[in-house]
Amino acid sequence: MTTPRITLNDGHTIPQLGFGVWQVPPPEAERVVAEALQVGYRHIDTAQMYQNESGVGRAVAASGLPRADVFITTKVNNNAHRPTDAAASIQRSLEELATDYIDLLLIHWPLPTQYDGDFVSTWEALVAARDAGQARSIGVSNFQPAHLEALHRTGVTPAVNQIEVHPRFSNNGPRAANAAQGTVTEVWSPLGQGSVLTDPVITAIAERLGRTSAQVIIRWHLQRGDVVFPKTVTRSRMVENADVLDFQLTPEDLQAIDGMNKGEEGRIGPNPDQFDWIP
Ligand SMILES: NC(=O)C1=CN([C@@H]2O[C@H](COP(=O)(O)OP(=O)(O)OC[C@H]3O[C@@H](n4cnc5c(N)ncnc54)[C@H](OP(=O)(O)O)[C@@H]3O)[C@@H](O)[C@H]2O)C=CC1
Ligand SMILES: O=C(O)C(=O)[C@@H](O)[C@H](O)C(=O)CO
Repeated sequence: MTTPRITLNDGHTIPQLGFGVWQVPPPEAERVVAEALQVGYRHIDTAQMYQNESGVGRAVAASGLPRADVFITTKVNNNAHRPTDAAASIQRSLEELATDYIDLLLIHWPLPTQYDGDFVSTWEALVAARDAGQARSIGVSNFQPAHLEALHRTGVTPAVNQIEVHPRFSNNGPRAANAAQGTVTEVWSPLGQGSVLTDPVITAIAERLGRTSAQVIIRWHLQRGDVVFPKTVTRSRMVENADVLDFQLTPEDLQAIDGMNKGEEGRIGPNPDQFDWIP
C-alpha cells in the first residue's frame, strides 16, 4: 500500500494513514504491530501511557524493514511534564522502542490545571530532545487554541496537534487553529471507537459505494486532509481499514457526514481544558 505523505512544517513527511495502538494489551502489542506492518502500515501511533512501546519496538525490529521505512510516534506521559522528568521519559521511550530516534514526539495532554498550568517548559524539553536528535519532529496532543497560543513565545510551532475528531465530533475550531499556524491535525478515535459505524448516514453511503462503514469514515478524514490511524487488533479489519486509497467520497457525501456533527455533545474522550489525570 502506498500511503500519501503530508509534509510537516519542519520539512519531514508523515504517512497520512497509520495504525493506533491505544488499548492494545502490552502482551499482544508485538503480534498486533507485526501484523499491521505485514498488511502494509508504515506509521504506528503509541504513547508512554499505553505501556506497549516495547512491543512496538520488538515488532519493528523483527519486521526486517529498514528503520527509516517505519514512522513511529510516541507521547510524553502526564506524569512527566516537568522538564527533567520529560527528558528521562524520552530516554526510556527510546530504550523501550529500541530505536535511536522517534519520528514524532508529542506532549500527550496539556493538563492546564496541573503543574501550575505550565506546559510551556514541557514543550521546551521536547525542543531540546529534537535538537539533540532524539526526535525528528515534535508536536502536541489535545491542545486547545489557547494552549497553542501559549507556545508562540518559544518560537517553535508544533508540527502536529493530535485531537479527538470523528463524524459526531468534527472539532473544527481546533482544526482551524492548527491550520492557521501550519500545524497538521492528527485525529484520534477516528471511528468514534466504533460508535459511529452503524449510523444510517454512514451505512447509506457505504452501501451505495460497496464499501464498509469504517472505510467511508476513514476516507472522510483523509479527504479533510487530516492524518488518521484507526486501531484494531483484528487482522481482517487492518486490511479493510487500509483499503481506502482507490475510491473517493463525493462533495455531497462529505457534506452529509459533516452534518452528523453534534459539537461538544459528540465528544467521547475527556475535555482537554479539564482533563487532569496523572498516572
Ligand atoms: N492523543 C490521545 O489522547 C489519544 C490518541 N488516540 C490514538 O488514536 C488511535 C485510534 O483511536 P481509538 O480510540 O483506538 O479508536 P478508533 O476510533 O480507532 O476505534 C477503535 C475501535 O473500533 C474497532 N474497529 C476498528 N476497525 C474496525 C472495522 N473496520 N470495523 C469494525 N470495528 C472496527 C476496534 O475493534 P477491535 O480492535 O476489537 O478490532 C476498536 O474497538 C488510538 O489507538 C491511539 O493511537 C486515541 C485516544 C486518545
Ligand atoms: O488513549 C489516549 O491516548 C488517551 O489519552 C486516553 O486514553 C485518555 O487518557 C482517556 O480517554 C482517559 O479516559
